Amino acid sequence: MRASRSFRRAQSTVIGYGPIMAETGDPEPRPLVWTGTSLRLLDQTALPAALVHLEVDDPDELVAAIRRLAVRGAPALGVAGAFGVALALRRAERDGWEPGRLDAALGRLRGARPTALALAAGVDAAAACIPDGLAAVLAVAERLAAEDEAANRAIGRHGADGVLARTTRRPLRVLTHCNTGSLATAGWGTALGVIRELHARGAVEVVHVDETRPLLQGSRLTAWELARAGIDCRIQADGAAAGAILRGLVDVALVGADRIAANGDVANKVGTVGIALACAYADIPFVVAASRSTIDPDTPAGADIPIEERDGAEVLALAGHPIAPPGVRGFNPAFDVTPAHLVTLLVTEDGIVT
Ligand SMILES: CSC[C@@H](O)[C@@H](O)C(=O)COP(=O)(O)O
Repeated sequence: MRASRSFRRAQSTVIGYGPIMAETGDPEPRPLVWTGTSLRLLDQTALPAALVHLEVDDPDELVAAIRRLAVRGAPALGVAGAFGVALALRRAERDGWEPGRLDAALGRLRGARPTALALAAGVDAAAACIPDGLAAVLAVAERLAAEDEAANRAIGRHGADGVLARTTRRPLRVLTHCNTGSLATAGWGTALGVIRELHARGAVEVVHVDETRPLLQGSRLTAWELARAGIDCRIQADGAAAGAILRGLVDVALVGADRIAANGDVANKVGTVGIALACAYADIPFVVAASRSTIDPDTPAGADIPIEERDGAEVLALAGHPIAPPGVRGFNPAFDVTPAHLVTLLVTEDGIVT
């Protein structure tokens, strides 16, 4: 019997900034890999300072990893959720769980983070194959991963075409928020995939990377991915974004999405709507890049999207260090909603969606 629910580290290597590509042997970091018996996660809370892998073989361990953002980003959560069904089924078969216990485990998994449509969708898609056995469940998870990477490559091409058609300055100064790259997906990235494609076409001068308080996905993860891809970037405080846009220092803003309502309203990392407002004021394109599966026909409008409210303690600390006076509470919505009319372009693998 396991003594505690704490994570086992399959590999814990503290390394410098440079060698990480050699350590992973993969030019693109993969957020998760199925080992055959467990799910190996690249712990994103430790990046970029340390390369830490977590070996997870219990669905509730995966729930905990998702809640603390060891694995994160809407598409990656979808794939993780599908593999989580495999973990739950293995446990159920090994330990002789009652059907109700399996259902409860799947419920905790699909509700681990409520805003990203992909997590619940990934769990539901894999769970539908439970009657066909573990191999069928794993096949769904692998298929979701392959489809996501293919979608991202197409999003990159369509997005680059769309951005170049709506901008004149070359090369471009791009602004992005949060992390939408390989770490957030099954590969390549959504908004960051568009940036990669623009860079491949010689069209990127610099990327303004919002640090993305409170958990710093921009400064820790996006800047790391851009640097590895050889794309020039500079990290700015989130509060610098609107000013940079209004000063004419940005030609286009590119962001991802966690869920898009049927009316086109976009839920994404908190801080996104402020960027959209500034882009509208400055009359520059605000571009959302996301897979078709991010659009939720069952959610009529942005006001209907569940917004994850995280522990206020996260905003009362900076990189784990307390910064606020004792006794002051935090307010910590993880996402916000950008009204559809502020979105210049919505790009999916199908092209520009109107
Ligand atoms: C391709 S990722 C799109 C979104 O999931 C991303 O922009 C984002 O908001 C991620 O939030 P996170 O809280 O880090 O999971």
